Amino acid sequence: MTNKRFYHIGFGLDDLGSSPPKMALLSGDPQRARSIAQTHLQDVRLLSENRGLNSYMGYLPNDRPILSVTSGMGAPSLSIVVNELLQLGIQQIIRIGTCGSIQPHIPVGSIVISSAALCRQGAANDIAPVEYPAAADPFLTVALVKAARELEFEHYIGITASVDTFYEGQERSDSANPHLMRSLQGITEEYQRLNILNYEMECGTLFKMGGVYKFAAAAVCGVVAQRTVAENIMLAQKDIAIKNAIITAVHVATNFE
Ligand SMILES: O=P(O)(O)O[C@H]1O[C@H](CO)[C@@H](O)[C@H]1O
Ligand SMILES: O=c1cc[nH]c(=O)[nH]1
Repeated sequence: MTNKRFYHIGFGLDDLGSSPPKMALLSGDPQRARSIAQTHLQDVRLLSENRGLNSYMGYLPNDRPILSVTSGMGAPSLSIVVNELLQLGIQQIIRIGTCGSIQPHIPVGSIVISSAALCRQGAANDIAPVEYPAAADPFLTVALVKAARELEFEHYIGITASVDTFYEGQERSDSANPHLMRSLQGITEEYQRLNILNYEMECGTLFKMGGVYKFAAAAVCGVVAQRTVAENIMLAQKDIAIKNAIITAVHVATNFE
């Protein structure tokens, strides 16, 4: 039988060996996917570098096989990658992302574990009705919370706003677009009042796909911007936020039953 290499992710079942992984760690950034593999996994193999969607296979300290894969930025790209991963037998996906906090008590450098998402994402509407819940898998999410607690990382649990644009959708004025539509003016304050914790661009679609495709989806994101203070990314604290999100997810991947 010939190995079916999936068109976008660029690898197939034959590339995963005799005991294929059931879990994938999914990063928006290909560098993050590589760094997770190189820093936290053993016997790492590069599976593919197609379209910037770098994918790696390796083993956790307990010898469990796992993938570290790139989703790319935004829900359309993530939806393609997740669809192809599911066709390869993946059953659990933890998104390891970055986000912007919209609550004053959530600082840059901390991590947010999403219990659910307000999903303002076009791609998700091709998968399920707009009213379909974007809920994280409860077991994987509780495992992330327990891990963050054990590791003594500053962490917050709650609802994430997943939107399609980094600038307009997250109400940024430091942008090439001189006209922010009226419908988006004040949206951040509205979300603050609705107890939404943070902005990012993939969780909502990932969670809805989990419900429809029947796999466990969860997310932990490092806070790299504090939108109650400034619009920009705080580069000085970015690395620690991402490092703690990665360590939390790897801890869960290693210990999850
Ligand atoms: O760091 P990643 O995982 O890409 O996540 C966040 O960063 C990107 C925007 O800067 C979006 O993809 C957003 O969701
Ligand atoms: O503010 C931010 C930071 C990271 N990713 C986002 O989508 N928004």
